Amino acid sequence: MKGQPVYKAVAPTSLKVREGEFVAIVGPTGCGKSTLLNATAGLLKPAGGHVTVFGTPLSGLNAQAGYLFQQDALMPWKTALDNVAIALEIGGTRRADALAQAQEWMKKVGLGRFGDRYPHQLSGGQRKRVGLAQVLVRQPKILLMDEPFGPLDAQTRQIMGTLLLNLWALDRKAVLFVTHDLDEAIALSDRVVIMSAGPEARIIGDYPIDLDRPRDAADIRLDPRFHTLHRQIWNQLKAEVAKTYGEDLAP
Ligand SMILES: Nc1ncnc2c1ncn2[C@@H]1O[C@H](COP(=O)(O)OP(=O)(O)OP(=O)(O)O)[C@@H](O)[C@H]1O
Repeated sequence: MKGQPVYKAVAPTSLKVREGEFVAIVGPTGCGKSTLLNATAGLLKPAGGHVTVFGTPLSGLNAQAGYLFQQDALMPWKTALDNVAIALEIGGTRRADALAQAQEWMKKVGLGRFGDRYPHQLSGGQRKRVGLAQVLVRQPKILLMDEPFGPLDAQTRQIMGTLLLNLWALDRKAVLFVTHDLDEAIALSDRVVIMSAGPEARIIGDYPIDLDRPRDAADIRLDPRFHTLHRQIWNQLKAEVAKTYGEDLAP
């Protein structure tokens, strides 16, 4: 609107995710994590700068990417199996093929016997599994995830984290995973990227996570190296979190 100052969520910044790499973005609330992810998905056109996907500048939606949001995106009037199959059918796959592939993915997410259930007959964790199958059935080369396990309880989040890691290990897509849970970021990723408090947020930290794989997203948190990494990254992150809440959390 005329006269209103322009709000710049993200300042000029640069982030490169390599093929097969699992990168988590962590930062205080409102810093611009989703903004960065939405620009990568092609859902948001950046006011400046650009997104390059496998060397090609992105215009329009990122067709190489599958996107998993915090909110359920399941259609309540369709069964779990149909919710997965529809992701292929809208791309032109014949229904019989789509159903067969959907059933394979339902098995991979541990819901092989739940295909005929409707979303309201599934738990939050089961609905997330269906959502994951719905995204992965299209075999995207890139996975963009925005607080995907946010609404789940702590144990289910960790179980979903391990499931995600196991599925990711099958073909190692490039993953960009937004979370404000530093434990989750370290448990899952190859790299944790820290954003500063907004406005004009920037990437201020980039930490390689040298924990062994395969990992269990729960057990890895007991590893002494996990604690060392956590301390190191939290030292930087806590100052940004404190800025967001306008108080100094440092002792
Ligand atoms: N459409 C919009 N119009 C104006 N401001 C917006 C819009 N979308 C986001 N913002 C602002 O941009 C900033 C970054 O928002 P964004 O959702 O990217 O942050 P985030 O780090 O993902 O937050 P959270 O962790 O709370 O989900 C916020 O201050 C938000 O209020």
